[in-house]
Amino acid sequence: MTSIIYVAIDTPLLTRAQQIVQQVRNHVGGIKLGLEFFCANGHHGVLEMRKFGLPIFLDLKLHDIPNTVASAVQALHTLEPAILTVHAAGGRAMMEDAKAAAGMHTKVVAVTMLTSLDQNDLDDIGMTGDPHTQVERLAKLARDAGLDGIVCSGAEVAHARKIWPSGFFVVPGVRPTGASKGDQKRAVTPRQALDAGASILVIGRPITQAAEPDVAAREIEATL
Ligand SMILES: O=C(O)c1cc(=O)[nH]c(=O)n1[C@@H]1O[C@H](COP(=O)(O)O)[C@@H](O)[C@H]1O
Repeated sequence: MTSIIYVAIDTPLLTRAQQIVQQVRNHVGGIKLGLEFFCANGHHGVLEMRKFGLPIFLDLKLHDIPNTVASAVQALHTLEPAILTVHAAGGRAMMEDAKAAAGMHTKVVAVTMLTSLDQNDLDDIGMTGDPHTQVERLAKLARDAGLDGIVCSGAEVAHARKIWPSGFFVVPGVRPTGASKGDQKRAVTPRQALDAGASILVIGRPITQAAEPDVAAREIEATL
């Protein structure tokens, strides 16, 4: 069975990225490449990482006016990402245009509320309501804009899935019991995220910074 774990490769170094994936390729279902990797290595880097034959999740969290985001999504066509992120806060028209611009085989998912934020951060940026309300509102907007799903924390995914049963739910910020949370504030365990309805789990440091990344990935997989 294909693993639901996407390993987050957050490094600017292509050789380091290749080394990690070489170690964990048999224990993960896909590779997530984000801003750090893309800013340093661009299209060339993504094409190199595609050579492992795993699905690529290109996490660029696009957030701009609809025309700019649509053009950026078009410019990524040749990379054939399996999954692409935009920010739900970019609004309905931006999400509609992003989806229309994406290739047929690319899922476009909207980041709702970053897992590094909590209630205090919401208050600071002037958002009303709690994380559940925020995720629910943006999940409905993403669904109505025709996207494939959302990114949210494991703490909200059960609620979000109730209002969007067929949605594709990406859950980052997951931590095995006892692991350091780092900058993640709404972390749950991989098992809790899966039980709550996650479609895939994005896991970075608990795997990539382990002494033996393959063992770490295998141990997490064994809890699922
Ligand atoms: O879109 C994401 O993947 C994402 C959204 C979010 O709300 N929180 C979040 O942590 N992520 C990404 O998920 C990964 C989490 O990495 P670790 O905290 O090291 O497991 C990072 O690459 C983040 O960019």
